[in-house]
Amino acid sequence: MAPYKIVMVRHGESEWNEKNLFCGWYDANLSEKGKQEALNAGKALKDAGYKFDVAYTSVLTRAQSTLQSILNEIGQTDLPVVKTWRLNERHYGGLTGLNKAETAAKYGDEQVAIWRRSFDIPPPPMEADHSYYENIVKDPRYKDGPSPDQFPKFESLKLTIERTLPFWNDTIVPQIKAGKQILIAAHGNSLRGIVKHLDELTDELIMKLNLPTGIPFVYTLDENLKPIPNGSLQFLGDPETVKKAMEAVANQGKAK
Ligand SMILES: O=C(O)[C@@H](COP(=O)(O)O)OP(=O)(O)O
Repeated sequence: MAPYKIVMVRHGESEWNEKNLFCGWYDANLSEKGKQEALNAGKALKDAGYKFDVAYTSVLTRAQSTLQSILNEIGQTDLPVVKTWRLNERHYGGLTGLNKAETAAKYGDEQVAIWRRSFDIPPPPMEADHSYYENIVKDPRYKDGPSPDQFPKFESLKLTIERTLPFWNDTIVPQIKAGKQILIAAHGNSLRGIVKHLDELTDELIMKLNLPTGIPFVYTLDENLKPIPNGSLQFLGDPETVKKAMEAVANQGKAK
C-alpha cells in the first residue's frame, strides 16, 4: 500500500491573525482574506485531483470553516469529519489576546521569539482573572475533554505535541495504514508538532519552521511512516509565494 500520502493545511488567516493577536484556544473566525485562502486551498487540491476518505480537524471554527470550504471546492461535503481538541492550536496562556508586535515592543523580539517558537518554554499561564479565561474554559465544546485536570493554562510546543501525538498514533496512523486518503485541517503549532514528529526534527530545527495560512502541504510516507526522499512538506503553491508567507508569519512577532 505504501507510499502513503497525507495532506495537511493550516487554516486560512483568522480575524486574530489579521489583527496580529495571540489566539491559541480563542475561537476566532476566518478573516475575508482567510476565507479566500480557504477557497484557494480547495481549488489547489481540486486541480491536483485530490479526493479523501476522512478528514480531521480541531474543535475551533477557523480550522473547521477552512475544511468546509475545501470540501465544497473538491465536491466532498459529505466526507466523514472527525473533530478533536487534540488538534487545537497550542494554548497561548496569558498571552491570549495580546498583540504580538506590541508584546515584542514591551518584552523584546527575543522573548517573544522564545514564547512563540521555543520547544519547551511555555508562555505565562492564563489565570482565572484573564479576560478570555471563562470564554475558553466554559466553552461547551470542551464538555467531552480535556477533563478539568487536563485543561491547559498554557502550552509549549512540547506540551502541544504530548496531546496531539496520541491522537496521531491511535486514530490517524491506523487509517493511513488502512490506505485511507487523509486530510488534516488544523493550526500553525499543532501541525508543527506533527511535522516535527514525521521529519524527526531537532528541538532547534523546528523553531525555524513557520507554516503559512491556507496553503496545503503533502507528506509522502514509506511503510514505516517515514517521509520518502523529497516527500516532506511539499506545498501545493508557488515556492516564492510560500517562502514570503512563511517569512511574514516569522515577522509577526517582531516589534514594528
Ligand atoms: O495562536 C495563534 O496566534 C496562531 C499561531 O501563532 P504563532 O505561534 O505563529 O505566533 O495560531 P493559528 O492562527 O494557527 O490558530
